[in-house]
Amino acid sequence: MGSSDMASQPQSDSVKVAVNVRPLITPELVLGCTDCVTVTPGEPQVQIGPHIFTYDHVYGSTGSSSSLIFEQCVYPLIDSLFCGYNTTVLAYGQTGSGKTYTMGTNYSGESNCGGIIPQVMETIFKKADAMKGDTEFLIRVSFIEIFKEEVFDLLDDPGSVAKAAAPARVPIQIRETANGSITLAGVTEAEVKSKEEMALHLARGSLSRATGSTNMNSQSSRSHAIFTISIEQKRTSSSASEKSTSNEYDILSSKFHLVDLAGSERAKRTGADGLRLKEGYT
Ligand SMILES: Nc1ncnc2c1ncn2[C@@H]1O[C@H](COP(=O)(O)OP(=O)(O)OP(=O)(O)O)[C@@H](O)[C@H]1O
Repeated sequence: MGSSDMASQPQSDSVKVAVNVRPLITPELVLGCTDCVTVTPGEPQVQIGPHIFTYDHVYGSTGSSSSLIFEQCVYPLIDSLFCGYNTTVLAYGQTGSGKTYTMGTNYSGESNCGGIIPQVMETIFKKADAMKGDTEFLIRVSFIEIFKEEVFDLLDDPGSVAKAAAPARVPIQIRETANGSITLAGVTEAEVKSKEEMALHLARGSLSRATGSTNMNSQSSRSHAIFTISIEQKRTSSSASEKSTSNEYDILSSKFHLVDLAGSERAKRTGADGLRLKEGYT
């Protein structure tokens, strides 16, 4: 898992890499699998056979508790977001390693709210509520997937239509604007006023995501999914006089990208062939 805060912070702080070692799951225990990763006690380090790798953090197994991922890696990024910095958390790993579980991209309601995205949503609205005395917020979400090099809008799914009967999805065009920034033409940017509203979009988009089965994960995500929370903050008139004397902003805009990458797998192990294999290379 990687996180970045690309702003004016010291370079050494701008990208952090954490590993989350998931426990063996039932199908693996049934097959008699054993852990192949050991965590060096007291160090953010893992060992696989003769190879040793050191990261910023190691969670799970005998490392730090996975419940600390949000507090230690993600919470500080939300502080940066409210200060106007763009920030990204992305999960990378082979199929079945726990990216979707860790990010919470398979969100389906309150029963599985331990993932990073549900906790981000909760924290953003708590912070916005605490600041609303002197700041107006405009919060929007978009949810896209990149599937075989095409971008699709996960919030633009004809939800009530059965998948088989639904018309083929039309990919979104990637365009460059006159000032050189990259935009996704026509992507849904839904305005949300509460955590619950944002959660509905996450759950709806998660259902539309492309999944398929590999030997390593029966519900494997075959696409990269990017859930983006955009925040605009505007100081209200009551604080305008303070603003004029303190060099403050009129409108502060920032984005939080939460990325659940498709499995970076070795084809031989996953049993992916034909279509699944092609998906694995995108
Ligand atoms: N920390 C964890 N604790 C318990 N179970 C976990 C954990 N992480 C993942 N799992 C379980 O492992 C299985 C695979 O996880 P998940 O679908 O998140 O993998 P993935 O890396 O997203 O795979 P893919 O790239 O194929 O989509 C799921 O059944 C999930 O519930």
